[in-house]
Amino acid sequence: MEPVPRKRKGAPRACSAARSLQDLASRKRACRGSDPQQPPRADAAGGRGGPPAAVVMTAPAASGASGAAGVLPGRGLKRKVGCIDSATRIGRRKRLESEYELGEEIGHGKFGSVRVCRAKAGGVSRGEEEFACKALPKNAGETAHREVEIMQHLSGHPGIVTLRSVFEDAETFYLVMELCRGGRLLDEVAREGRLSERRAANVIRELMAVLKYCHEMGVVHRDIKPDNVLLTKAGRLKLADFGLAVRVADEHSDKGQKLTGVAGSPAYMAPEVLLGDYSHKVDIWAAGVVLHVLLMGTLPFQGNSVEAIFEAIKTVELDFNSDQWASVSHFARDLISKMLNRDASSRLTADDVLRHPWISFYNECPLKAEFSNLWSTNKTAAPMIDWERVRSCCESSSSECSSDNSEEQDECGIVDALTTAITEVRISEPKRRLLCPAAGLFPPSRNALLT
Ligand SMILES: Nc1ncnc2c1ncn2[C@@H]1O[C@H](COP(=O)(O)OP(=O)(O)OP(=O)(O)O)[C@@H](O)[C@H]1O
Repeated sequence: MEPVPRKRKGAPRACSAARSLQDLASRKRACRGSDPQQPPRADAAGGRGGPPAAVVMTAPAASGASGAAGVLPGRGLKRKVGCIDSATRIGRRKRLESEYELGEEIGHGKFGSVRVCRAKAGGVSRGEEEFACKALPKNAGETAHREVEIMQHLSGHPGIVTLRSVFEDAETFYLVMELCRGGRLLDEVAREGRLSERRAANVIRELMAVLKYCHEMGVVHRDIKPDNVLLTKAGRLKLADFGLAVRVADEHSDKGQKLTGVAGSPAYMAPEVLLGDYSHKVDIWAAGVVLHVLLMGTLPFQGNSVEAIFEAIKTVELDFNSDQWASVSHFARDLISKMLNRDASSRLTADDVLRHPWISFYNECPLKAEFSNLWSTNKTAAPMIDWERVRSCCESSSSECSSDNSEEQDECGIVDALTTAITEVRISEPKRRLLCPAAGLFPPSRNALLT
């Protein structure tokens, strides 16, 4: 993965203390003259002398009830975004129309539609022809402002959808973004039912690399789910939809700052979110739910109402020794259990997940070629891998690591073996009423996946 530009520690103080969207407007003037490439710093809210703030911005509640800081509809983005990154262009809608041609709708979310947009000849396209244009109504509250500001803050990471330009008219903001042609991870799971362990491990590794970056940059996404993980044509992951993301006071968000306010998608919410006192670790929990969905094809915590889902999140103990887990390797189960640890302080960090042997094995372990032979002769081989040997291999570069099969197989061989291994794995028909407990909880495509 390409090195990611890190924010400098010594960013001007005036740009650093964005506590609320209201503050951003007044701070904009102070930011003039500072480095335009420098994103606002996620530093202690209020600056040195300011009051300690639990959270930079408060998200709307999951129910849709607003916990959001009030942003007057119709206010201009330029006035609200503060120290805007000059890499993101801002303009009026007529400039959008002169530079881009809006095409077919490719997605629709809570707040607006997403359409393909094509750069017109002579426009600023940086060599690319097609983009995604997300229209966000200004009456969606602070969502648009937050999304733009955070996307700019994180801009530059290959695992994050790049924001190119922002345009506006009286009612709407238009976000022109990099187009992800591979659809959503949700669609892949809907097609495949369950993913192979190798594919799931690669998805989780890429997701963790992005989350590690977000957390180091002081951003908690708060809405990690397969709907918000987009894919490029080549199948690489891009994290999208920062509408519920928040910036925390400390760049290293595990150093104590707590978030408040219930936010997220019910089935992916961590137990501590329900208690209203949480941290960046909620993203790891949600990614654990995603991993469960990838490997089992079902959600781990289900119920026929939002309250029942919340109850399951708080109380249901997953039985990793039951028959339904037989085709899943012990180490995959181990990782899920550690990501879904209800004790947030003991839950793995993104870095811990990246170092877990199950992830390392599929990424870089020299033993994988040897085990791919096993896969080619055994249909459900993942649980039969000598995972203790893999662990020794991953944790040290000991002799355990020397593979019996010195000839490294090419990627295709491994993929073929895994494909063979998973073809016989079938998921039982999930009960729609359990997985889709309440109308409107999931988008239609999600219901399609789960029926
Ligand atoms: N950059 C992109 N490239 C391709 N498709 C995209 C892109 N951004 C969004 N989409 C599509 O549009 C859909 C809605 O986008 P997004 O999730 O950002 O909107 P939202 O209104 O915030 O949705 P949600 O209801 O999930 O909060 C996505 O699920 C995806 O299918």
